[in-house]
Order: sequence, then structure tokens, then C-alpha cells
Amino acid sequence: MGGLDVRMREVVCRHGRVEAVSDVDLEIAAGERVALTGTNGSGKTTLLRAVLGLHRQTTGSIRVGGREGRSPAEWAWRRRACAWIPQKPAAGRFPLLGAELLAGSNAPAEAAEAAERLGVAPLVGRPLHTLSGGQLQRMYLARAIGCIAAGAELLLADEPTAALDFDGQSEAADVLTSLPVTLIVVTHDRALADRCDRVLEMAAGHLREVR
Ligand SMILES: Nc1ncnc2c1ncn2[C@@H]1O[C@H](COP(=O)(O)OP(=O)(O)OP(=O)(O)O)[C@@H](O)[C@H]1O
Repeated sequence: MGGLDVRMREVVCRHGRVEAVSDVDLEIAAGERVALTGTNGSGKTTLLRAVLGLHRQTTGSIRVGGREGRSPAEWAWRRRACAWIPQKPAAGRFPLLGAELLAGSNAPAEAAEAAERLGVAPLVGRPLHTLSGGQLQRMYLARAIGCIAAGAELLLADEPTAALDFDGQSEAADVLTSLPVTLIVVTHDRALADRCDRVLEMAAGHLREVR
């Protein structure tokens, strides 16, 4: 089993004056699958974005594979090391096509193959904003599989099954928990959490181990 270890020390994330993540310490072993649950607005998305370097107002230490994100070169490495399934797509200036999203994985053939398996291959010519919520999540999962084929060893997934139908939820949970990477998945889906090695709960920015 591959995967990178993750180590967080005294991580604090703010949105202006709001402290969304408070003093989080966390160690995740290489290859572990961790579900991050908790109430709405408790800081889960903010913490995942901090790991990716997308949340600037972050203090403390976040190491992935033993590497801190202190320099542009370290962040470039972190971007390649992480596959990311966002809760909602970033608003870009131009519409992005499904095929362009898949190509961004650096392993377009593997991503396209995953899109085929996940039933969204016929939609790759469409702009992402025209896809349904579930179709979009399948497209992002296909991209993540491409990123992993290209060498990513940490998958950060933010509610990746929230918009899927029942069969899709179960299929995506199988795929997510069988990938040869470390997984941190934000989820309100009990069946997905049950398949993970550990379950953590976030409440008002604080993290605690549930299982
Ligand atoms: N761009 C922003 N500007 C200001 N406050 C924000 C911003 N994004 C999030 N917040 C606030 O930060 C806190 C944590 O939000 P976050 O999105 O991390 O929660 P979450 O646990 O992922 O919630 P959910 O389960 O609803 O997705 C919330 O109080 C939220 O209102």
C-alpha cells in the first residue's frame, strides 16, 4: 500500500476574524483512510484547503510525506503529491470542459478510462457548469484517479458522495477506500465513514478522535 504520512501541529485557520480551525494536532500514517465528520461550518473544508495551500490564513505546521510547505518548490511538490476532490468547483474566468479537467490530472488516459467506468465519458465535451452535481462528482473522482496514476499519494476528498445516487454512493465509497493512497475524506455519509480506518469529528474548529 502506498501513501504519504500527514502530520499537523497547532494548526489554526482564520477567515478574517473568525477562527475556523483551532489548534489542530493530527498524525495520519501512510496509507491510512480517515473520515472527517462533524457539524456544518465546523472547519472541515477549511482544514483540507489548508493542506493544499489554498487557505492562506493558516499558522502552525502541516507536513505531508515529511515535507513542510515553506517554499514555492515545496508547494509545487505538494500539488503533485495530492489529488483533490473539491466540494464545489472553483469559479474560473472561462468555462472548463470535462476533458480539460481530466487532462489536468497529468495522466489523461487513466483519467479518461476512469470516466468511462464511472459513466461520465460521454460528458467530457461539456462545460463543467452544465453537469449535474452527481455527474460533476464522478468527473472529479475520475480526475483524482488520474492524479494518483500520475503519482499523487494523498487524496483529499470533500464530501465526494454527497450528490450521488444510492448505487453511485456505494460505488464511489468502494473506489475511494481501495485506492493505494492515504485518504482524508470529509463526509456526512455513514457508510463511507464506516469503511475508513479512523473517524474524526470536528466541532467548532476542534478535532477529536471518534474511532
Ligand atoms: N470564504 C469565507 N469567508 C468567511 N468565512 C468563511 C469562508 N468560508 C468558510 N467560512 C466560515 O468558516 C467556518 C468553517 O467553514 P468550513 O467550510 O470549513 O466548514 P465545514 O465544516 O466544511 O462545513 P460543511 O459541513 O457545511 O461543508 C464557518 O463558520 C464558515 O462560515
